[in-house]
Amino acid sequence: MAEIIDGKQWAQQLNVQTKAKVDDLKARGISPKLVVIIVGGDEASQIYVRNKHRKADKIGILSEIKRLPADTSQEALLSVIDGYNRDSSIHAILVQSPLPKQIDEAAITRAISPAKDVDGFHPVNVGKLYTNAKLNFPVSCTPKGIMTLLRAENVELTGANAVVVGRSNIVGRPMAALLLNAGATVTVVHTQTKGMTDYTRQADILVVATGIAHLIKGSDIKPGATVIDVGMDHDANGKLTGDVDFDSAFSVAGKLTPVPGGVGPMTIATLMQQTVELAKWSE
Ligand SMILES: Nc1nc2c(c(=O)[nH]1)N[C@@H](CN(C=O)c1ccc(C(=O)N[C@@H](CCC(=O)O)C(=O)O)cc1)CN2
Ligand SMILES: [Mg+2]
Repeated sequence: MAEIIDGKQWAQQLNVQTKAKVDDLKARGISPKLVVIIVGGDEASQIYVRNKHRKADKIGILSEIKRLPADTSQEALLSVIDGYNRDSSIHAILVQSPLPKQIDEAAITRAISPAKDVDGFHPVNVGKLYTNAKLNFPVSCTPKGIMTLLRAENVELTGANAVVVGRSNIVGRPMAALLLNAGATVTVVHTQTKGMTDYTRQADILVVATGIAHLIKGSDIKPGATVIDVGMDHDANGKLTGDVDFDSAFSVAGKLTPVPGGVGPMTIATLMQQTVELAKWSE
């Protein structure tokens, strides 16, 4: 039976460390500040943004939510970002995803100053990640938080067979780079992969980020593997569930993250951690 990785508890621990860093910076006259921009936004996005704001407040990070109407033009959003890029009191800028159809997400990503890109999505930061640069730079919060979880749980990374299911810019691609940089042998599988489960069954570390509820079953998992479920799906009853079929995975995996209470809390805690890092690096 798998050991459940308690993301909530590890996130709480990270938040305590982040709060101490905030107190240090404040004592030196720096108040870390995050701005979250939301354009229109579904109910879920509104909740995530509110949660980020509350968590920042608790840790002592200044945070501002900029709410823009759903019909905001790309030019208007670019102009708002430009204002925050120039404002030296702001250290971290995040544009909540998804954005309305009239806005090109990639153009928005490129408009945020790489030094304030708390999501780590800017091509300059992605380039640093993929070249394993020995520099300070932000990394996408969900995969960075997963690395924190793996290390906290003492999961062996060097030489491990890691399989990432999904190739998104937010999770799959940066996750693969982080695992590779840590010394794992990394395979990325996706919707066009032939015989996907031939790969997943070889994985010592399996990270699943597809948005397809219960795609991965216990029979797709190597006995004893560490399984990280990034899914935030809804079952037939509308209940939040993961990309991994928890019940069948539980009897095969060595370690397993639940949904909710696994990766999600670590994403928010990592966002806080990285806001403080950006403030520190800006000194
Ligand atoms: N600009 C960004 N947009 C989005 C990101 C992102 O990293 N940057 N990620 C997701 C949404 N997201 C953060 O923005 C996020 C969603 C959910 C959670 C979370 O804590 N989930 C809880 C469960 C919550 C519930 O009950 O509904 C959990 O897993 O325990 C954290 C972050 C898309 N957009
Ligand atoms: Mg979770």
